[in-house]
Amino acid sequence: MSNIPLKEQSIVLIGFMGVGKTTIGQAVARKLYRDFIDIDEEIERRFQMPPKEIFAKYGEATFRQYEKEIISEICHKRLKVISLGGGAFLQKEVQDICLATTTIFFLDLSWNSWKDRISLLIDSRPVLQGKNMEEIKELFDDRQPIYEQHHSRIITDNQEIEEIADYIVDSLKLAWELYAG
Ligand SMILES: Nc1ncnc2c1ncn2[C@@H]1O[C@H](COP(=O)(O)OP(=O)(O)O)[C@@H](O)[C@H]1O
Ligand SMILES: O=C(O)C1=C[C@@H](OP(=O)(O)O)[C@@H](O)[C@H](O)C1
Ligand SMILES: [Mg+2]
Repeated sequence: MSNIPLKEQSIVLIGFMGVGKTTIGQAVARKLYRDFIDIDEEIERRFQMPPKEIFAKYGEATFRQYEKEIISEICHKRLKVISLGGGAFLQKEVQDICLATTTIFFLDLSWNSWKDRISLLIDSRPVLQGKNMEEIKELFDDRQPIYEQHHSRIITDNQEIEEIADYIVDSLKLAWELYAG
């Protein structure tokens, strides 16, 4: 249980790459009048290099180290909306720190809907590069259990970005009302 009052805890969005964490996080932050932090953008800002280049030049382990350090620092901040990268929850320390300090929403999208988005993602996501559809499906299936560590799940199939953001805001307002104090 967090020491931070529920209403002040930062909101964290998790889920497989491409489910909409970055886009929906921005919309939720706008609706709640909170600052938005995207961990990939924060890594890029601090290291002056996009994730794809960090993967290529220094390897995935270096990226995961940066990712863990930055999340550990940022999750302690109050009143933010934070979108993680899809692989961040592979690290147990990241899961533990987010569960202990924030309110976590899992954006759940079915494989059937996800695969139609592949063209939007393939160039910018290093983890997808060089994989065929079968291998990507395997990665998708393998990753699902890590997202089971959450406070709330949202099925996002056939939902518009604004609808999903509104749903998150409404469920937060209900929780804040029910568990005020
Ligand atoms: N609910 C949605 N409906 C349609 N397209 C979406 C939806 N959510 C995200 N997208 C699109 O999918 C792509 C990946 O979204 P992004 O927010 O970068 O995902 P993530 O941060 O989870 O990797 C973007 O082009 C975005 O516009
Ligand atoms: O799933 C992953 O391993 C990754 C997801 C990406 O973020 P998004 O989930 O926002 O695409 C980014 O952190 C990096 O390319 C690695
Ligand atoms: Mg993102």
